[in-house]
Amino acid sequence: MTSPVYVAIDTPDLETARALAGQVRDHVGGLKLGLEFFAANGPAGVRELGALGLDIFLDLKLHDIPNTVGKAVAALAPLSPAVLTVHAAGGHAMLAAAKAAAPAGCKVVAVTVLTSLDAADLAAAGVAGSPAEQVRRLADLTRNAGCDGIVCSGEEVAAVAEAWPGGTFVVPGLRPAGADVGDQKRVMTPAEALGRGASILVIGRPITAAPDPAEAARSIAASLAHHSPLTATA
Ligand SMILES: O=c1ccn([C@@H]2O[C@H](COP(=O)(O)O)[C@@H](O)[C@H]2O)c(=O)[nH]1
Repeated sequence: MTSPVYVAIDTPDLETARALAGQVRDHVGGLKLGLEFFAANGPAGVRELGALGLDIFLDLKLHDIPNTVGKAVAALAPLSPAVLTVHAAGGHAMLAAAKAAAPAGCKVVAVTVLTSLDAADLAAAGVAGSPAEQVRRLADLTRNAGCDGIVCSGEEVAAVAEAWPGGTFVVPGLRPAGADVGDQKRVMTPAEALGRGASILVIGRPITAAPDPAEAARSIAASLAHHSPLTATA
């Protein structure tokens, strides 16, 4: 079975990225390339890492008017990403434009509430309700626009997965027990998130900043063995 773990290769340096990917490739299902990597290396860098043969998750979190996002997705299509992110807050038309422009086989998933935010951050931004309520609202919007799934924290994934059979649920903000949470606020262990219904587990620093990234990735993979969605209790 393919691993649900996508390692977040968050570095601007192509050689570092290539080395990290090579170290962990036997223990993960794909590589997540985000703004830091893409800003420094662009499409050529994505192609270089794509040549390693792992699925590419392009986490560019597109958020603009529908015409601009649709054209940006079309421009990214030749990179054949397996997963591409947009922001759900861009609205129905923007989400629909992104999905319409995506290549066949590419899942378009929408970021709901960033895992670095908590209830106080939402209130400060003028968003009424809890993160869970906002995630549910944006998940409904995303589903109605025809996209494939959402990005949320482990705290919300069970409720959203129950309401959206067949959806793709990407969960970042994952930390093995006792690990430094850094700038993340809504965190959970990878095994618990998987048990609650996550489809894709995004894990960065717990692997990439570990003294031995391969061993960190192997250990996380082992922690998931008894926590598949079929065997775990929510
Ligand atoms: O809500 C979100 C959406 C995306 N991310 C991305 O996931 C990784 C997490 O990295 P860690 O080092 O494991 O914290 C990172 O690339 C973020 O851009 C997220 O954290 N939360």
